Amino acid sequence: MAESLKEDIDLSKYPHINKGLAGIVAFSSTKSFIDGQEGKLIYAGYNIDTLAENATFEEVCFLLWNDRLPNKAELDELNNKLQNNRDLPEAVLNYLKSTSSNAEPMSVLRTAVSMLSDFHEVEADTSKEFRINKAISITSKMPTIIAAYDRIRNGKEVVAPLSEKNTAFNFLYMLNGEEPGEQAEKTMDLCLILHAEHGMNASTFTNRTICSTESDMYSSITGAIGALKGPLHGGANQAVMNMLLDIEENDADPVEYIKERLDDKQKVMGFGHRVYKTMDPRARILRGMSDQLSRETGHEKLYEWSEAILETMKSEKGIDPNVDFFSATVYYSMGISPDLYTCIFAMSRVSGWTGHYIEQAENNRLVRPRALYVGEKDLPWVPVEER
Ligand SMILES: CC(=O)SCCNC(=O)CCNC(=O)[C@H](O)C(C)(C)COP(=O)(O)OP(=O)(O)OC[C@H]1O[C@@H](n2cnc3c(N)ncnc32)[C@H](O)[C@@H]1OP(=O)(O)O
Ligand SMILES: O=C([O-])CC(=O)C(=O)O
Repeated sequence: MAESLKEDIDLSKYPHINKGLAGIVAFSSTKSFIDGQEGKLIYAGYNIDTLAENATFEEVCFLLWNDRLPNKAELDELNNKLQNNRDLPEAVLNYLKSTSSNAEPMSVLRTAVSMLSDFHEVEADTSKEFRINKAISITSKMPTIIAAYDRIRNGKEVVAPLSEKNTAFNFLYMLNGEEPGEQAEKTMDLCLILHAEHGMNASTFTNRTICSTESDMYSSITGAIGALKGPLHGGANQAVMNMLLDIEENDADPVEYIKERLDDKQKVMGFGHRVYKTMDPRARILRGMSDQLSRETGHEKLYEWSEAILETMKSEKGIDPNVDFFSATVYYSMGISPDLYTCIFAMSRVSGWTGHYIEQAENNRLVRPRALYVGEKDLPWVPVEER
């Protein structure tokens, strides 16, 4: 018998369970490195600060799919492919038109991405090129889905994607129906870079688990979108904005508001992290962006409250903000509806998810952990009339 088939654990002697898989290393990966003590994040060798200062989102996509930066010809080719894969199948557009205007955009995105699989070749080809082309196709179409749904629910004409310009420009153009200015494009591009990849977070783990059954990339991304939607993960950015708007609406004092929440044993969204024990380096960058944009758009009050909340969380709980805290006010300053924030996160993270999918598929083993059974055993059967 093969060694791998013999290995098992004696669950009766198992000393503890790792609730939430905390501290468990399940995969090796070249995609990113996080130093939670120092607050450092690296994508495939490059520090997040270096990428934020120099890269485009498209270069980051190439990096996450190939573990190296592209040369000029390779970047041109990738841009070309991304630009020419943005159109949605008619059936997906019809779905977006048929869905309720009260639907959650993340749910709509999840369903639409799942539908895309009906219009792509089956998984016969296991080459890296085939998988990267599929990743390009999904990455190109997600912004179109999000912008089209937002316009449809607001009773506006859908704006067809451009077959030129980068992802950030095209997304804002489709969303608003007009070309974005240079600053808006740069801000969106930077947000896409900052959200692209983050190790074995819950949605990436979900994506790799689905991939490990040899299921297709659409299934993996659909599952990952579902995992990202939750407020303990990507959904926190929307929750942060709702909290700030709640403070505004109720004319509340932000410090008292937070203290009351903590007294109530409630979590404050946008704070805390499984890995970072200091400020998330992405939050550091987004904090500066939030400061600048809030001032420029007359929302400085929201930024000042964010700072007051940050200080309160630090002094009361010793907990720092994560990526979702300041991204909320950045998107708000850009005039984007709060319920699209997590969709924008997904539109970026799809690059990391697909990078991990390819990595998992190339060195696969079924993900199948164990659970410690704590229920009863060998109960006698009682007929239904006697229960
Ligand atoms: C992109 C992302 O996914 S980033 C994370 C986005 N999520 C959020 O912002 C939601 C708010 N934060 C949280 O719920 C958590 O910090 C998580 C889910 C991110 C991490 O969870 P875990 O690693 O399981 O930490 P856990 O929830 O056990 O927290 C440890 C302690 O800090 C407290 N804590 C952690 N985060 C917060 C918070 N945001 N507000 C208040 N208290 C908090 C917990 O109550 C717990 O306290 P206790 O030991 O007294 O019970
Ligand atoms: O790493 C995590 O658990 C969550 C996170 O910050 C991310 O996915 O960007």
